Amino acid sequence: MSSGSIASASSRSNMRLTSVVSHLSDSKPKVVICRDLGPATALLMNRTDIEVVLWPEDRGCAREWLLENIKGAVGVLVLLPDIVNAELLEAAGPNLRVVSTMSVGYEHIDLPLMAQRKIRVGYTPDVLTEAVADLSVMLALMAGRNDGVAYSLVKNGDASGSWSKFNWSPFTFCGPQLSTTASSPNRTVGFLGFGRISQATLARLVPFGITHCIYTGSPTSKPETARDAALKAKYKLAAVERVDLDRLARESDVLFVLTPGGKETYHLVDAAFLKKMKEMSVLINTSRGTVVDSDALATALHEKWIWGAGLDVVEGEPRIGTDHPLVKEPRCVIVPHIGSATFQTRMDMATRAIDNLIGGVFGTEMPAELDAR
Ligand SMILES: O=CC(=O)O
Repeated sequence: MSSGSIASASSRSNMRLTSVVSHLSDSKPKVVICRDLGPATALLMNRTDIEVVLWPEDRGCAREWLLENIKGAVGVLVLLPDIVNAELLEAAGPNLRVVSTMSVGYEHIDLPLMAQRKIRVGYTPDVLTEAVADLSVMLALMAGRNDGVAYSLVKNGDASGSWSKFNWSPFTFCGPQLSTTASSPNRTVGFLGFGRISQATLARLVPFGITHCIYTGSPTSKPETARDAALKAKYKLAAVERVDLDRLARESDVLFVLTPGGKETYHLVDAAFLKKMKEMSVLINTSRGTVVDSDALATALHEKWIWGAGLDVVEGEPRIGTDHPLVKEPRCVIVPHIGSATFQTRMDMATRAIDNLIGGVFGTEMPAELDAR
């Protein structure tokens, strides 16, 4: 960030409105970056062909700052909490050519509006697939093996201040095993949505002895029978089969929710769906909180319709307090939307988002451009 200089963007005193600005000039295209991108920031600040206005913190860009600084910008790099709507486009004015989001999800961007205004949109698929698949498996293991209860006992202790009361009680803390055993040789994993992350998750589960893979696809997509036959042969599975929601709920031992959010998938996992699931099943959501009805899931856990849940995403996040019904459920393991949070993946996402931004600003190819139509 050596070439950057600090400039005060506003004299308003009740909030921090100081930006880092590089290469001030009227003739260069201005881009606004809604987070300090850590080591990746240098990729922007060292460029001499753009003017960069940077929110200088690695968290929450203030809306007021964004609305003020986006005036005249050609490009903007946003993250999931930064809503890209008519208000923002209005503030930006007619120069805005590209919105680049450092995320695979894009619910925060009004795509029809982008198409209408001919603003290109970049996102970051692929580069986070492996990290999210890792976390999906982690949550499946944690939720099945009672990690919420077990870990908090170690952290907080029982009445004796230790976990001595539970010293080798044979069935305390037991849960359903993810891997197959000689006495339990079949395991069905289900995927709500069977895109890149689901397939990467399946690959990780094969060494656990998984025998059956079932999944649902979007109603408008064609069944991919050749791909499924290839996966079945590659992983030596008894089945890789596209099924309806009813079978997905009834047959999955572990169910991974890995589908985009939005109107089409809102509350697909509701009370009726959860009631059909096996009592020993585990539900994992590493995609979007809105796909799962939180109240219904809390009831399902409380009334033991299912065994447990592992969530990286929750409806209404990040405002999930300790009094949230899901947080209070002992068999619900929740982490705060950290699916892609590894150094390697976040650096790859930042680099991809910057490359998309630059492509959009100069009218060249963007490595991952959304078809906003
Ligand atoms: O959820 C994370 C993302 O959309 O990148």
